[in-house]
Amino acid sequence: MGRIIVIEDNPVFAGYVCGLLESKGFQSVSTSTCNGARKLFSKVREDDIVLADLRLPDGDGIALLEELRRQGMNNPYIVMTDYDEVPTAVRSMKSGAEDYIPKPLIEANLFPLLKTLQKRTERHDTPIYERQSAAFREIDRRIRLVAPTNMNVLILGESGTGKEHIAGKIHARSKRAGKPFVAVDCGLLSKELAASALFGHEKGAFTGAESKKQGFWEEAAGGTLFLDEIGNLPIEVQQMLLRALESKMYRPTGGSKDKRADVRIIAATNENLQVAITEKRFRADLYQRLKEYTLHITPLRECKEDIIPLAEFFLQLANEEFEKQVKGFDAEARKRLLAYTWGGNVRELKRVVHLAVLHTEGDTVTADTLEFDEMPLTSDASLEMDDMEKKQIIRALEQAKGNRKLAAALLGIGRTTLYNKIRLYGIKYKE
Ligand SMILES: Nc1ncnc2c1ncn2[C@@H]1O[C@H](COP(=O)(O)OP(=O)(O)OP(=O)(O)O)[C@@H](O)[C@H]1O
Repeated sequence: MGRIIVIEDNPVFAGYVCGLLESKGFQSVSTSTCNGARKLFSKVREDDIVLADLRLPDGDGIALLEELRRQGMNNPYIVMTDYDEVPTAVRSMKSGAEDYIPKPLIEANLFPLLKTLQKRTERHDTPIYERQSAAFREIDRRIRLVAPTNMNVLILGESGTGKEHIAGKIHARSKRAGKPFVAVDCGLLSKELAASALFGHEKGAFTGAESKKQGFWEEAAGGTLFLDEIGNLPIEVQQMLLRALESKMYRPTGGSKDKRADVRIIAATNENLQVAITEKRFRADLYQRLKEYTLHITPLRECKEDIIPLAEFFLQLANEEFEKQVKGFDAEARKRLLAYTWGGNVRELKRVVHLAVLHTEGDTVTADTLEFDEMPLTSDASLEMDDMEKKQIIRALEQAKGNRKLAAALLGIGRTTLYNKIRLYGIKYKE
């Protein structure tokens, strides 16, 4: 996880912000001057986020932002303002700042914003744990089948389930592995600039197009283009994407000739594209093209066998980062990890463990250091859920007259998952 670079000349406010960040498990470095910021920028990592004051003793936050962008660094940049500086802050957004936060509102606004930005800066080289649950072994089998083909793949699953790294895995196991893997978050493409971001533009194609630029499609030539949050792709660009998928031909904005590049598309979404089609936000013909092969990624709460191994994996990563030697989770902490619903999936588990390790003083993580995003289910509620699931399984077995294969099909789960659940709930039903 990257650091937060705090640039603030008021030592009391800087101390307050760094303290807040630390309490939420963020690592911060701070400086009070533009010169100090330049030194930090010279060693900036791509997953660092900048939080800068506007007025500094030797310059201002907007000039620093422009310098950082000139160095080719796209790190998220948040401006902290006093109330009377809002017009200047708006100017900072035009120079590429992500957002501005009035200083008195920092505590309430900073963390939701950091959470969103961190998703964007997640490093793509973070170590990955090979999940062993039945659901993931099946996903892995399907990945192995489809990876060597040229089929477009649509990955469906809730946010944080690992769709992006699964796309990376498909590419790594494909014949295109030596060629580029380009990941694009369609949610971040503006309606106006999406076409040129994807397919490039010629010099002078629009105001601000000072030179010719290649788009993501060309960047991915011979390799794979991963289109995350595909449901957010502006409708105007969907027709162009469809044409490029069908004929491999595309035309850069402002260009007079078509270009050609062979690209495999992997798209992902956590929204129901069929609803988007009915609402006329997504083209049905593009959807058909994208889903030549579909992978459904199971939410973490349905892969309980993965929770503790993943938590232990993240504990080791956090140990390395914080130079600690926390050995594991006590019984109550494990129980809570298993009972929680994990709306944010693996991303949330990673964050919860990261923070817990930071707060752990002994050698074992205890339940009181686990800070979940939502209120955890009380153990009564989670027992109720288990009870409901157990009843559903028994009903399906009754309907299928004990035939496990049929019962699994009725429940919409794999046979191995059904066997695991029968064992977990101690269900006795003759085959
Ligand atoms: N098996 C795994 N081992 C280690 N880390 C994982 C694993 N699966 C997911 N993660 C981590 O969880 C986070 C979310 O993963 P990823 O971005 O792939 O999810 P996503 O489904 O694409 O999310 P979104 O829909 O929000 O874009 C990342 O930090 C990723 O490194």
